[in-house]
Amino acid sequence: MTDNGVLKVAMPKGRIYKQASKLFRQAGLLIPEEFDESRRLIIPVPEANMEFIMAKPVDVPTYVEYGVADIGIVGKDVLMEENKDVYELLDLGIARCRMSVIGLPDWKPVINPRVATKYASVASQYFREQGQQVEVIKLNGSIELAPLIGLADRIVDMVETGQTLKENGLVEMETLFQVTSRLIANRVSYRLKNTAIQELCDRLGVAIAARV
Ligand SMILES: Nc1ncnc2c1ncn2[C@@H]1O[C@H](COP(=O)(O)OP(=O)(O)OP(=O)(O)O)[C@@H](O)[C@H]1O
Ligand SMILES: O=P(O)(O)OC[C@H]1O[C@H](OP(=O)(O)OP(=O)(O)O)[C@H](O)[C@@H]1O
Repeated sequence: MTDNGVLKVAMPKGRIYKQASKLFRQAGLLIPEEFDESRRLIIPVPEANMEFIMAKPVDVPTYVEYGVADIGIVGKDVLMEENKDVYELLDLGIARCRMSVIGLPDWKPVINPRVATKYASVASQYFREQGQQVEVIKLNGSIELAPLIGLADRIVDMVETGQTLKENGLVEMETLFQVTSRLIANRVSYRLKNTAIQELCDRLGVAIAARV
């Protein structure tokens, strides 16, 4: 199957898209604005010899590992959790937040505490390294509910402004790591489409440097 050298980019829908598309535009890659509100899942950008695959954020590393996308944009949180065999090329510095342990202010240590999170693998590894035995409960959203309704003692989740914690009477206890979005590449694509990928990295690098 030939793709005429088109660079296939797995682009996350949702909160990263807005910032990523802005960065691409600042790098001179003109994604037509009509696509910002579109429901189309495959968006050709022939002027840039690219095609955007509009993906659920958590699926981006899978598309890139399998090579159906040459490159992709994904949060460091998802990259750590999914642990796929891909290259991490560039820190885009967008969608900045942090991964933290969160609980109620009157939290007290208990034996075999329950920890709710979307990031079961990251959380398990973290508490293992801390020498703490915990039961990890995997949830898919509204993680802050868990300590409020007695499902878990603590949670591991993303904090940006702290608004969600404040409104729900929760406190941040420890930070695991800072999160920004990354540009990742398929290992084979990185070799076969190196010139195009390198050129994109250079352009994005200039745009990132110009922002700070
Ligand atoms: N509050 C936040 N502020 C900034 N960046 C965030 C925040 N929450 C998450 N992120 C980053 O944005 C990425 C995508 O988050 P987003 O909420 O769009 O996707 P999602 O959690 O998979 O949601 P959905 O299931 O609705 O698609 C996360 O993986 C993380 O890197
Ligand atoms: O510190 P803040 O600025 O309040 O941001 C943090 C919130 O943002 C994310 O939730 P999201 O909106 O993605 O919803 P979700 O709970 O369904 O994942 C994250 O899971 C926190 O709940």
